[in-house]
Amino acid sequence: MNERGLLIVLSGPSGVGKGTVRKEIFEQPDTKFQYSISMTTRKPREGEVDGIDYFFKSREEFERLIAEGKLLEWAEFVGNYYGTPIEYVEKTLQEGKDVFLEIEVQGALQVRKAFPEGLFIFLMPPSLGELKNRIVTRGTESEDIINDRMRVAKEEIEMMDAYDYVVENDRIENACNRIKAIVTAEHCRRDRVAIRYKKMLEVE
Ligand SMILES: Nc1nc2c(ncn2[C@@H]2O[C@H](COP(=O)(O)OP(=O)(O)O)[C@@H](O)[C@H]2O)c(=O)[nH]1
Ligand SMILES: Nc1ncnc2c1ncn2[C@@H]1O[C@H](COP(=O)(O)OP(=O)(O)O)[C@@H](O)[C@H]1O
Repeated sequence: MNERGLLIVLSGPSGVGKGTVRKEIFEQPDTKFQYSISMTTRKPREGEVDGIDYFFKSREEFERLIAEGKLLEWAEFVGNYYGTPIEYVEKTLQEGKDVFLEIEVQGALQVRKAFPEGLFIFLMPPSLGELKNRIVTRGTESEDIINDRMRVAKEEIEMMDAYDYVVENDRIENACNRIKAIVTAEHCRRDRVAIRYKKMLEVE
């Protein structure tokens, strides 16, 4: 039987670069994690595709999924619901594959309760000034929403102690390399390699 995969949770304040770093990690051919596509009631941005970037849902549909227990976690973030479908996560971990979630902080704290053995990584901006620059440069939000997101971001940064690792997103490439190195190290720490070598020694 396969050993269960590792649940990897990347979180951090809005605008820090979670989506950018996640996309870069998944573009690298050696990445073996499975990305869990979230559900949201947010309207698609230009270029976003249903079933690839998110599963886009109405508020009614989303509330029904919550009531039916179909979400591992969910949160309301700046006026919209976001959530992780539980079935895909369970099935994929069961197959022995690592699942990667990219979610905001309230949701990550819920996942921590359900999966205390998960690997929780907090992506940190080099500074609050740089965080605001990134949100403004992205140009997807109005000024009111940017101010809301900055206010939420400060509260979110206070939660970083609840994570296993804090990774600075100074350069995208550095952040990706750090995350992949952490996952590799965690697999070793969790004895997979040790067990394999023990078995090898038993055979010899
Ligand atoms: N709790 C939770 N948060 C999510 C989920 N999917 C995405 N998010 C987070 O929701 C926040 C807003 O996402 P989005 O509207 O796509 O904007 P952006 O990531 O800031 O560009 C981000 O912090 C995402 O990481 C999810 O399934 N659950
Ligand atoms: N390391 C980085 N250096 C400079 N800009 C970055 C970096 N990482 C992300 N960005 C930019 O910051 C903005 C916010 O990134 P995004 O991935 O949408 O953040 P999040 O998903 O955390 O809300 C985007 O315009 C993105 O191109």
